[in-house]
Amino acid sequence: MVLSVVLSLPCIFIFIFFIVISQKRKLAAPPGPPSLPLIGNLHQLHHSSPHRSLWQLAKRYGPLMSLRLASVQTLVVSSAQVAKEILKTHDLNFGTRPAFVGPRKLSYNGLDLGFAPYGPCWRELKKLCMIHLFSAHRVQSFRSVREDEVAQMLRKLSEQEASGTVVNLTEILMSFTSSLICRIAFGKKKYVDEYEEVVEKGKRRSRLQVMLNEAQALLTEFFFSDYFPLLGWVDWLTGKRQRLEKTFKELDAFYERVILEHMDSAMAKDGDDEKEVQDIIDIFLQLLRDRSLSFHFTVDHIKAVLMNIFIAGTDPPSATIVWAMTALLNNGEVMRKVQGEVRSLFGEKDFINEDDVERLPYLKAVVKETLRLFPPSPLLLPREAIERCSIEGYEIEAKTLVYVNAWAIARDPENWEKPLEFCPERFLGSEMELKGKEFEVLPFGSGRRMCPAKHMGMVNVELSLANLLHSFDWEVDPGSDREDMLDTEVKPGITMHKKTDLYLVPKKRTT
Ligand code: HEM
Repeated sequence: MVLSVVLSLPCIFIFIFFIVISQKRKLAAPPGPPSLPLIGNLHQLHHSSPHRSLWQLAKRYGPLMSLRLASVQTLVVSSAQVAKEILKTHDLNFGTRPAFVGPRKLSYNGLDLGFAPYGPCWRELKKLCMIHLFSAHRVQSFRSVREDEVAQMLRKLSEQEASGTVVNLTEILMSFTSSLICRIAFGKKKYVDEYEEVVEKGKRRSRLQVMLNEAQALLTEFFFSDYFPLLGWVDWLTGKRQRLEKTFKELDAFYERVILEHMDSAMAKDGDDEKEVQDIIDIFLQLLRDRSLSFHFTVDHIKAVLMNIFIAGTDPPSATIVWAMTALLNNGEVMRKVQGEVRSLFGEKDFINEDDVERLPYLKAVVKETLRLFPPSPLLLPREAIERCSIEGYEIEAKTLVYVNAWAIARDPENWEKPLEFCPERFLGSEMELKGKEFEVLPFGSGRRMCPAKHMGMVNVELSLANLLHSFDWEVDPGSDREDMLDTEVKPGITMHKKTDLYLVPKKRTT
């Protein structure tokens, strides 16, 4: 007995030695605020501006901060240097998205581009979309549609100006971007009009727009199933899951109808009468017929990507133009300068086209500065760690949820002089093209999951802003509170929209 104890002692010592060593080697988690039982740090996130509360916390706990959102371990990145680590050095490991209930349902269980998990199917779909939907050539093919929609918006504004009406520019821009996307995606605007419904006497609204607003809200809605898996039933009790199912069914029926109509008209034409501008459904249906694709591309993939295109294609561009107009009205000197540029070059013209925009460096700098201070996705889209890894000497567990606070990084005094000032001059003559290479300003994200439609988004914003500034002088509605009108409070949602709609008085240009 004594002998066996003596013989086993070295083994016990070796075992303890290895445990101590491995404990020592285990790196610490990044610092973060203390959390409460069950809810963790959920109470510390502001409902409409989580990017602001996270920035306040990061000032105390650093640019790589741990939080616990109920059961979900979360990492928040708030400096350009750490963003580079996550989005470049470790991009592959952080290239997936969390499977939250809302996005999962609306993306047909991850068959889309924006919310799908990283993997071979996502890679193939991304390749296909980059070639067929978002290439410079394809964006150029939609030029006539874009210019026509901007011209229609200007006509509407001129009519309202002539009748002396105050315009809700936020609403006009939302309707402009959704009509534009409708034409790009389906070839026609008729779907917006057909889906109109009467809200009250004399007032109509687009049912399609309501469905999309609801889908947008559901993508960021708080579901108990995501944070308290055992309490998933509460989402049914509160009616949120039913809301999600209803919106999904309604959108699905809409996509189904549009796809079938495209299939019918393609058959009627027998394929030999090519459309002047192929819309996105035409392109997808052609790909569906093409059996040479390296993955099983289905109608559900088309519907899932349509959801991405609709939500990402309408909200971020319209929000950006509203923020640009707000910033310009708050900075009279910049407004004078940018209008001076547009009008001195093209004063005699009625319309600024896309070639003209290329000759407007100050306008382009205004758009970049707007995206620096008001990125439509202040926390980008959430990512998730695929495997355990170490960042800046800290241990990050697999499945950790990751938010990159692009809003805070672009206001960091370490990177920017007078960061809170709206100063487009900082982009004049600079090489910064917002392509995800400069980590101090990331409105389109960076790395594998960067926005694939940056070019399309920028062209929409620059063209419409140039024309709004060229055709009209703008004043705040005298009947509204100027401070409210020009404040920078935000609405909750996946896109950072200005809280109060922008009510302005347009005056036809006289100079
Ligand atoms: C001003 C315009 C726009 C801005 C500021 C913007 C910004 C962003 C951002 C920040 C992301 C997340 C990137 C990341 O996680 O690193 C994103 C993703 C995405 N955007 Fe955009 N976007 C714009 C316009 C558009 C347009 C017009 C479309 C399509 C018609 C579009 C389609 C997408 C898609 C599909 C994704 C998901 C990419 C993926 O997960 O792989 N975006 N966008």
